[in-house]
Amino acid sequence: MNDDDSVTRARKILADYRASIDNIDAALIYMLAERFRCTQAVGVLKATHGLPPADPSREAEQIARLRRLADESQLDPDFAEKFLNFVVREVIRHHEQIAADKNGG
Ligand SMILES: C=C(O[C@@H]1C=C(C(=O)O)C=C[C@H]1O)C(=O)O
Repeated sequence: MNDDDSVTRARKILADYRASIDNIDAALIYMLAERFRCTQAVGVLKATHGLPPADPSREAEQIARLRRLADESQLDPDFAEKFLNFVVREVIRHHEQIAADKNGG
């Protein structure tokens, strides 16, 4: 196989991987949207009943579980924890905003 053929093959393999990456990214966006739909409802429930926006003991359980799942699936557990913390921080910010709006801003 000459160099041109091997580059053509490599480009085809790259395009196939990128098609999968694009599908996975789309799935992540849909899953995140669904998760935020749930957490928005949780925020309203908490604000209505005077419950605190954050729940550190629940978060500790989630981190332990996701670190275990990451380990089992060959994903870096530190990355899994950072990702969850990133998402949860945003959720808590939404919950604080919902509670503030409910109490007159
Ligand atoms: C969604 C909740 O509120 C917060 C956000 C969490 C999350 O995004 O998973 C977890 C715990 C809370 O700090 C909850 O209490 O379940």
